[in-house]
Amino acid sequence: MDSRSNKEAVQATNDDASASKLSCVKKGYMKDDYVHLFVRRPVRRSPIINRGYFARWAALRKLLNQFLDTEGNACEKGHLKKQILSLGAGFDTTYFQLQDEGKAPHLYVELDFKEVTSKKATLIETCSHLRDKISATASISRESGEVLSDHYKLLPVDLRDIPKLDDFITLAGMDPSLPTFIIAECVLIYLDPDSSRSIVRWTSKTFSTAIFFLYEQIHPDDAFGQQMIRNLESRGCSLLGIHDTPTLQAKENLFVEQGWQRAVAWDMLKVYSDFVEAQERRRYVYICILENFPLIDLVVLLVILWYHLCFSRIERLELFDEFEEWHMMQARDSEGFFVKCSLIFSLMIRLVLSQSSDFQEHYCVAYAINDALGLFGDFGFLNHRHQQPQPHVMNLSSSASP
Ligand SMILES: C[S@@+](CC[C@H](N)C(=O)[O-])C[C@H]1O[C@@H](n2cnc3c(N)ncnc32)[C@H](O)[C@@H]1O
Repeated sequence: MDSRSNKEAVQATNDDASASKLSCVKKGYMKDDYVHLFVRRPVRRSPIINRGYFARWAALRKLLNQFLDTEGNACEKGHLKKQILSLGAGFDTTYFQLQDEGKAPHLYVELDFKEVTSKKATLIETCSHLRDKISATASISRESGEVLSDHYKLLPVDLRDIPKLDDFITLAGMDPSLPTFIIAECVLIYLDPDSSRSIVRWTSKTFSTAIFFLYEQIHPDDAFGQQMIRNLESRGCSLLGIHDTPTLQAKENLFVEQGWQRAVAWDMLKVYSDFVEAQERRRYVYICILENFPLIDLVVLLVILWYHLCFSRIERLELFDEFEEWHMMQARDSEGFFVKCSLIFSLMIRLVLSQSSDFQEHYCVAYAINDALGLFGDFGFLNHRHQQPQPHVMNLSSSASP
């Protein structure tokens, strides 16, 4: 690795990611019944971090669902086999979640450093919750960091070793002609630009009908970006690739220059406001308000509003003896009450959301498309046919405690 980056520190970013996902799950922002199995020391993340993970999760799941729901021509309906390849998968649990949702693809392959896959293989072997989700005949090796089952494979590889990638996808039983969804969440940005470009080129050459989903940082040059980079550098995991692709345009160019047919990149502010479902955003805002404003604040607020509504009217009522006037005042008061309520509410929401806009502007989702089979004409941010990232229950009780 580059002297500004060391392997252990980059691998440790995986523990951070799992802890952050668990923080989000415990607050009720998203559902993941498995991530707690991968976190030794749960932590409570700030609302800003929670929002980042929530938006990232919602965007990935929505695009992934579009891919999984894509159908070929009439005779392939329901029979089109699909595969997912997760680069630098860490302790991600998407495979297990898709299993629960009955949406798991024909093949799900995860690659990471051996140190990471060994830990994941050990957890899969020892934890029945995880073990039950892969076939009974699976072969699991903690030493070599491998899980080989019918529909799920976990393999150890340094992604920069391109010739090995070919061997590993053969070992995993991937069919390069099948529709393939490639995930790289906060992975390529830790690699030197030549390695990232080689990986992007290799995926494009290998998979002719594929989506590449990328989530990572942008804008290293403003004050927030510089601080973000310093924080990571001080931990020994520099964002080696960020100056090579610092903007949305540069992320799109990366894909097109390395052979992908087309690419689109949006920052997370836009993804959140224009792509994440309104219903998901509302759910987010409710939980976020509860998280940002302790219950006591809300109770005080309600008491003030209640006082305003009841007492102020009764006091003033004594001044009136005309019944009609009382009705008019009641109408005015209730209007005023609702106006005030919605003003206070919208101020709270603005306060909550404005806190995290800097953060959201420094992350992006980019996707690239190769469409040899002509399946992905509708795919992407502008496809509004998919309403829900996934079915799940709003868990307000769990949002009360981390
Ligand atoms: C920030 S974590 C993200 C994990 C996962 N993608 C997620 O979003 O939860 C980065 C992961 O990339 C892996 N990684 C980084 N460089 C790698 C390389 N050269 N080869 C294999 N894995 C790598 C790390 O080990 C780590 O698990």
